[in-house]
Order: sequence, then structure tokens, then C-alpha cells
Amino acid sequence: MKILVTGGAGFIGSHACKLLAQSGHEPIAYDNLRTGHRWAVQFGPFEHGAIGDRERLDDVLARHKPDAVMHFAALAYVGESVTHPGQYYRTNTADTLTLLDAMRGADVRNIVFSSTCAIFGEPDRMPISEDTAKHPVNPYGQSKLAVEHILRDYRSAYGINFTALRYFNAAGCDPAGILGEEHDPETHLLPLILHAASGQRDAITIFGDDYDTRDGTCVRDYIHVEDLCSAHLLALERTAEGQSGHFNLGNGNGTSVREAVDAAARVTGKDIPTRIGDRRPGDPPTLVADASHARETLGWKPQYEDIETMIKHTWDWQQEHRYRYILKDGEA
Ligand SMILES: NC(=O)c1ccc[n+]([C@@H]2O[C@H](COP(=O)([O-])OP(=O)(O)OC[C@H]3O[C@@H](n4cnc5c(N)ncnc54)[C@H](O)[C@@H]3O)[C@@H](O)[C@H]2O)c1
Ligand SMILES: O=c1ccn([C@@H]2O[C@H](COP(=O)(O)OP(=O)(O)O[C@H]3O[C@H](CO)[C@H](O)[C@H](O)[C@H]3O)[C@@H](O)[C@H]2O)c(=O)[nH]1
Repeated sequence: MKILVTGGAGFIGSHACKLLAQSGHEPIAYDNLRTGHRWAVQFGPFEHGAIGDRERLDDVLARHKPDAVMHFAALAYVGESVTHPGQYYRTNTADTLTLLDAMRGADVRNIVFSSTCAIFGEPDRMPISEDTAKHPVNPYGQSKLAVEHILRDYRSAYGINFTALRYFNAAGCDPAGILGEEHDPETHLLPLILHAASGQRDAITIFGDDYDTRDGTCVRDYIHVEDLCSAHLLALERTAEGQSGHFNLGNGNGTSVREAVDAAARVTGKDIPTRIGDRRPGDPPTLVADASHARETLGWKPQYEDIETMIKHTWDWQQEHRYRYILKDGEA
């Protein structure tokens, strides 16, 4: 299949393009490079454009005639969504409507959408299954939940098949070291811990150690980016067969912030300085997935469930490949 991959220059989208190409599909990366990187588009054509630009979308869809869209493009900083909610509703929700209308216009009937565990807010029961109540506590989560509603309505009104994949915490990177996670600013825990291990930052700040968890720090469900991508491939096939649905994607293993620091110290052999900071507003104490629906219905089997493996892949990327690409692209 030909797949238009919005956000194909970003962290998860670029890894998806690699897996699509390896599986015999043709990915076309569509990205405005707001947080993505040109160097990360290596597995098919690149189309520079914004998902809110209908003219550009019409042109790209008419030329490439994709069978489906994988929609990763979004703004994804929770804190920024609180201070700049308009940008989040515009890009993540309103611009997704533009994308869906362009798909209708070009008769593209299938979409796999990057949703998030942030749609659930702060549930009091773990693990989180698909039917857990959805009460997002920030505009980022709201902007994504709104898209899930729009997808449901576009399916019944216009027959656009969709799969919404609700990722928990994406982590790790390409084990072959071709692609990696490069965000500026970086806000995600595991890359930041490794910056502290390598001395790029002086310490990792633990956002609160007085939560009601086993060691007082927040617990998250880290899921390897390649495992997310394999779920996309399975979801794509199911969507293209005319089925729609929602799936939570995580390992079901909770890792606390302290446990992540300890695991990184074991993997890198370095001392990792920590300091205790305030709680970060909007952080639920624990978020852990029940992904049995994805395992049973999609036949999804994560390959890299161990947090140390995810850390090792990111560490190798940071140590060996990062600067080569940054210098190549003149982005340093
Ligand atoms: N990283 C995670 O832990 C995580 C968890 C849950 C959900 N998600 C979702 O997964 C998707 C990918 O996340 P990521 O971590 O790869 O983020 P990312 O920032 O690395 O990738 C997003 C990509 O979208 C592009 N983009 C942004 N706005 C655009 C626009 N208006 N038009 C075209 N392109 C645009 C960016 O340039 C970037 O390449 C997002 O939708 C995010 O909300 C991520
Ligand atoms: O310097 C840091 C960074 C993070 N954390 C803690 O580490 C955990 C993980 O934080 P991340 O910022 O790496 O990820 P989030 O759990 O905030 O993930 C949220 O944001 C992501 C997008 O960036 C996804 O959408 C995800 O679904 C959503 O829950 C949190 O408990 C956070 O408080 C720290 O202690 N110190």
C-alpha cells in the first residue's frame, strides 16, 4: 500500500516509515518540520507541508494517490498545551478536520491515528482498558479525544475507516541506530536521564517523590517505538479491511521514575545525579495500560518489553549517531 505519513519526520512517524518500507509498503512523509527533522525522512519521498494547508494536501494526495493515511503530525508537549491551548486545538483538532476533508475529497478511506493515554486523565483504577472513563486533564489530551469523536462521526457519515491507537509512553529507538529521538526541547524522561548520564546536563530532576506509589515517584508504562510501529502495521491492515476501532498500547509494566534512573545507571555504568523537584502540574501518579485488546484482536506482540533494552537503544543512539546526523543537516 501507499501510505501518507503525516509527521513522518518526527520521532515515531520516522520509525513507522522505516517499518512500512521494510514491509513492502511505500511511505510518503508529509511534515512541516516544526519538531521533526529532514534527516529522519529516509525511506520514501518527502513532502513539506502542514496538515492545515488544504491546497497543499489536495496536491499531495492527487499526485501520490495513497491507500491510507497514518496521522502522527501533532503538537505533543503537555505543559505547552496548558499555556497555549489555542495552538493545540488548532493543530491537533481543527487541522485534523482539514486532513480528513482532504481525504474525503481524494477518496482516501483509511486512517490510523496517534491518540494518547492522556485522553484518560487521572483514572483511579489500573490498568487502563479501552472503556476506562475518559476525562483528560489538559488541552493536549482534550485535543486528541476530540479527534477520536470526529473519527467516529466521519466513519458513520462518510465511511472513512479509522483506528485510534492510544500510546502510553513511547521510548527506545531503532535498534539499528539509523533513527532516534531528537526533540528540542527534550521533555521525555528517558532521553533526559541519559543526558544526565553523559554529562550533557548536570542532573535529572525527579518531578515529585511524594506520590502514592511504591517509591513515591510517578509510574509510567514505557513502550518501545518499534513495538508501537508494529501495532500500526497490524492496525493498517485491519483498517484497510474496513474495520474501525480503538486500542491501548503499552506493556502493562509500570516503571517508576526512580526505577528508570536505576535501570539507566545499570545500562550505562554511569552515576546519574538526581535532584528532587516539585510535582509537575497535571502528572497523574500512575498510568499503566491494559493492552489485551490489541494483543487479542490485532495479534500484536511487543518485542522489547524490558525497560533496559529501551534505554540501551536510546543510549547507543545518543552516543554514536546523534552528532553525525545533526552536523549533516546543519542543525547544530
Ligand atoms: N512520544 C510519546 O510518548 C507519545 C505518546 C502518545 C501519543 N503520541 C503522539 O504520537 C504522535 C507522534 O509523536 P512524536 O513523539 O513522534 O512527536 P514528534 O514531535 O517527534 O513528531 C510530530 C511530527 O509532526 C510534525 N508536525 C507538527 N505539526 C505539524 C503540522 N501542522 N503539519 C505537519 N506536520 C506537523 C512535526 O514536525 C514532527 O515531525 C503525536 O501525534 C503524539 O501526540 C506520542
Ligand atoms: O525531567 C523529567 C521529566 C519527566 N519526569 C517524570 O517522568 C514521567 C514521564 O514523563 P514524560 O514527560 O516522559 O511523559 P508523560 O508521562 O508526561 O507523557 C505524556 O506526554 C506524552 C507526549 O509527550 C504522551 O502523549 C503521553 O501519552 C502523555 O501521558 C512523568 O511522571 C514525569 O513527571 C521527571 O520526573 N523528570
